[in-house]
Amino acid sequence: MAEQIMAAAGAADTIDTLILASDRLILRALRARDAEAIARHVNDWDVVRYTAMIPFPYERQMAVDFIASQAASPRRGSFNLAITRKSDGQLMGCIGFIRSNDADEAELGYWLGREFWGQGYATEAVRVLIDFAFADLGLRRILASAVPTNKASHRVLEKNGLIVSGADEIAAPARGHPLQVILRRVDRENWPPKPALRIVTVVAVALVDADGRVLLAQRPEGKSLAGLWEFPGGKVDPGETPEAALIRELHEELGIDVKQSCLAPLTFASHSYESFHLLMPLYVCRRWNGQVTSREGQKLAWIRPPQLRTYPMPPADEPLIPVLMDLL
Ligand SMILES: Nc1nc2c([nH]c(=O)n2[C@H]2C[C@H](O)[C@@H](COP(=O)(O)OP(=O)(O)OP(=O)(O)O)O2)c(=O)[nH]1
Repeated sequence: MAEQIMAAAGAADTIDTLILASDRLILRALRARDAEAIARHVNDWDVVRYTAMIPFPYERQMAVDFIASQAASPRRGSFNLAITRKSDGQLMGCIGFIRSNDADEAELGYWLGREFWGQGYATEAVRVLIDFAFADLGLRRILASAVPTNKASHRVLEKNGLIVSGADEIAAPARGHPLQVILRRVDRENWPPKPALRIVTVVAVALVDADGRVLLAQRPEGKSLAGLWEFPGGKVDPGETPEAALIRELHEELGIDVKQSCLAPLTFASHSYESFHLLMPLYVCRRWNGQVTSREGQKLAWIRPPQLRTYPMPPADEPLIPVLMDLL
């Protein structure tokens, strides 16, 4: 989503002139006439049950007081903005910061009316407000907390890169008892959050011959990581077990037949490449049927363990080598 902050220069000084816009939302200052909509959305147990400070039942006068209590400048004190929908201007919820004494950090809080759940509005609003906090307010860290059962909120925070930093018990005057919460935070250095990498499962094997040599295959020209030496194997297809995938790959690539009982799990690689995260179990196999042959034109080499380090391998494989050498 290509959210774009469109705060005019200097707008961050006065809450009344602050307007933050994203693809579908406009975050703006609360006005006296928002009291009706706020009271209507908030007077809903499912909206307030996980919050510490919003009373229930919720009356119109509470909304009036809430609107009047906002800081005059987002640079000082705590404030909330209305989350409104660009297409029709409807107020859908509120989002804001509680500022502690530490001027460098703020605690994020938000709610969204029930009819607006499940459409990614909260995620979008959190993204815009944190962008503003880091870029314009000069904050260094945003904190947030949510009870463990508030899964929707954890997803929203997670998607915005707020990582779990601990747990705590917080005072919740509006609930009449303290709440156990999971704490989350994001630091300016880690903003904007990187999109989660897709996990690709690849299965590989160290084939060990009677002389204790290990088979490596060279990745051919035209493929990613071309020229590097790897353990034979390949991607696990959807619905396939790792063992079945390995048996299939060894047959296709090397013309050998392997029984599942001859595949011993050794270790695994977990490595982030640019566009995916590789999860690769490595098996050891000492028995197979047939002659190892290069069926796909790849160069093959039987390597004695001391020479393993002299063959350039993909970065994911580096931590596997000492484990394999220990075994051999
Ligand atoms: N078989 C195997 N793959 C490895 C090893 N180390 C490592 O990073 N890989 C990576 C390279 C590939 O991105 C992926 C294996 O994919 P693949 O061999 O089934 O398919 P491919 O070459 O067509 O993959 P690609 O062109 O899409 O990258 O795992 C290894 O030791 N053995």
